[in-house]
Amino acid sequence: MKEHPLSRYRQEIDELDMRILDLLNRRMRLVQEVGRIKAQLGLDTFDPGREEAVCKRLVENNSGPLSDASVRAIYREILAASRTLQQPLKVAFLGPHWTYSHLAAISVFGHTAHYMPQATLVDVFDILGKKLAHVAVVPIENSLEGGIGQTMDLLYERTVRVVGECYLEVAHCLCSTAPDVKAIRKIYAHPHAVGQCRRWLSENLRGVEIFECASTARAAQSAAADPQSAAICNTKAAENHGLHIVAERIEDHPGNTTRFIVLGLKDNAPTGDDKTSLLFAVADKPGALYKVLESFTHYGLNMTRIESRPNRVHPWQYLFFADIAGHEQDEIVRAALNEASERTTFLKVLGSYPRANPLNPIRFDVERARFGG
Ligand SMILES: C=C(O[C@@H]1C=C(C(=O)O)C=C[C@H]1O)C(=O)O
Repeated sequence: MKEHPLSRYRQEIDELDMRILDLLNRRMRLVQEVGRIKAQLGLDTFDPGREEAVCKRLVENNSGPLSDASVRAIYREILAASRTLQQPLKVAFLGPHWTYSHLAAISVFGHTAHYMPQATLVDVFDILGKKLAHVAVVPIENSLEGGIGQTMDLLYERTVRVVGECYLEVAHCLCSTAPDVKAIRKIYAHPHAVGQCRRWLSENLRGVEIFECASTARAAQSAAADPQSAAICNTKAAENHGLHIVAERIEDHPGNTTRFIVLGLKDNAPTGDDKTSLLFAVADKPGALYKVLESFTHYGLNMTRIESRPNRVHPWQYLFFADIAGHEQDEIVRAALNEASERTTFLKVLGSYPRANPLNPIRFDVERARFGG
């Protein structure tokens, strides 16, 4: 009988998979050894600097055809499996499951972390502060709406470290149990989502009543219980609440992206391509802000963000949130921060962490495989 043209390739693929599995298990046995030594030395299981070094080395040596993004996605899950063998990493986020914060957390920590959805952002900071979670993932700014005020206030008030960042494309869908858009009499949505889909809603569902929800995942939950309604949510929330997608990508601006930060309690080692987040206040006198910015220009440090926020304790005074290139331990960053601290009335370094690329955000709707969809 003639051999099927695929069978030769499939046989070789099967053999390679057995070898990959064997290699992965050999890696995991070493990881378990590392875990035992870390426990003896009282060290944390999670070492983001080492993880970034592992991924960076692989990407730098990747000769294809695997894309660098795929190498990172595969290793995200391998690293998650490694950590789970040592001690499952507890990750807090603003819940319930399948909010955009949850998707951002999965994109950083993989599927096998222990996810801990919290009812409010204050709860997320509290659970981390009480060391009941190892890390937390919170939104910090959106490309259309700007800074997330509550996160900024909590960064000022609490003692946490920023240990990572990620950019996630926020692509909304209209999801329902109803057969099509004509059957929809009610919309459940988070107010930000409504703001981002205003044009589509006025063209397609004009006059339909909108009920505000605390999150896009809650909107999906409500729509699941009401057959004449729809939710604005992501595809994972829809899938997990038994909704189907009536319309995809209904946001008014393609490229709507939210930047999330990872919070922890310990500092990161430098990786060579880091960012440092800080917040400061200046005296009420001419040139005070200019003088602080000059400290960074003076050392040639790129400032990727600066945003002001009212000081809630002292009305009509402002806090400035800034991100600069480099790591707190870099000599040049240290020198710039020293100079800046002499020109501020208050300066708090929030943390240094590997830089993510805002122009290449995580796209969960086109890369559903990454999220197991
Ligand atoms: C195995 C280790 O622990 C964790 C898992 C890692 C891995 O699988 O390579 C890397 C860093 C740590 O988050 C380690 O520190 O080397």
